[in-house]
Amino acid sequence: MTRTGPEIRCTDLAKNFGKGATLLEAVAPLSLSFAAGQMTALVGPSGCGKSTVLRMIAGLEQPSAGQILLGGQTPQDMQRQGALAMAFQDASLLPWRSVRGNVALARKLARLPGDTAAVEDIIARVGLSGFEDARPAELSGGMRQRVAIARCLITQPRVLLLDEPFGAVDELTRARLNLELPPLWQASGTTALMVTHSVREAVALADRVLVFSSRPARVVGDIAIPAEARSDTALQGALVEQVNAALAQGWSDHAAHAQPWAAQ
Ligand SMILES: Nc1ncnc2c1ncn2[C@@H]1O[C@H](COP(=O)(O)OP(=O)(O)OP(=O)(O)O)[C@@H](O)[C@H]1O
Repeated sequence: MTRTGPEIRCTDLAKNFGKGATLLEAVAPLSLSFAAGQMTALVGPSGCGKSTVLRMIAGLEQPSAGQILLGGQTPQDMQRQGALAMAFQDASLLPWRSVRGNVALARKLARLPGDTAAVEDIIARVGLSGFEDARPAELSGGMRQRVAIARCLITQPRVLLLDEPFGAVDELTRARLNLELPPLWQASGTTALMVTHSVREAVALADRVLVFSSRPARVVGDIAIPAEARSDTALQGALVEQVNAALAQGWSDHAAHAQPWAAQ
C-alpha cells in the first residue's frame, strides 16, 4: 500500500521557551511550505531552531504562535492516524527488545495491525537480515540507525521527519546509508524533512535545501536540487557551494544585525 504524503504548511510559526528574564525566542514567526512527496533538508547554524521546527511539525512541541497544517490536518490528527514518523540522531531504540521487536512495536504504537511479513521485509530492505534477534547493544551505530529508519518505514508514514538521522555514525557508513536508504521512502511519495549539519548530505538526499540564518532564523537560501544532481558530482559540488554561500551570507547578515558597526 502506498500512502502519498501531504503538503506541509507552516504559517507564522513561532516558539518561545521559558519566560520573563529567561525567555528564549527559539523560532521567530516563520512561514514555510513543503511540497507533497518532496524531501526537504533544513540546514543552518547550531541553535537556530531547526529541530524545534521539526518537533513542532511532529506534534512533539506545541507552537507558541502560528499554525501547522499537513494536507489540511494538524500534527495531532496525523499522529492519531499513525501517518507521521520521526527518527532522531541517537536512534532511541528500546534496549531490551530485539531488532524485530523494535520494528514490530512501531506498528503497534501507530495502531496498525501486526504484520510479521512486512517486519521481516523492511528489516531485509535496510540490510539487517540475520540480525532480527539482535539487541541494540549488539549492533554498530550504523546498524542502529538502520533499525531506526526501518521502525519509521514499517508504519508506511505519509510524513517522515529525520533529525540528524546519520549524525552519530562515521563518514563512510553515513555515505553508505545516504546511498542505500533514500530509495526506500522516495518511491512511496512520502513528504520528508531532514535536519542535517552536513551540506553534502543535504544535497545528496534532498529535492530542496532550505538554509536558515542564526537565531532568530530567517530563510537565507532556498535551493532546488535537480534529479540529475544525484549522478552528476560536478553539479553536486556546485550546489554544495551554493548552500555554503547562503550559510555564510546568513552568518554575515546576522553579525551585522547583532553588531551594526560590523558592516561598516
Ligand atoms: N526544551 C527546550 N527548553 C529550552 N530551550 C530549548 C529547548 N529546546 C530547544 N531550546 C533552545 O532553542 C534554540 C533552538 O534549538 P534547536 O534544537 O531547535 O536548534 P537546532 O538548530 O536544531 O540546533 P542544532 O543544530 O545544534 O541541533 C536553542 O537556543 C536551544 O537551546
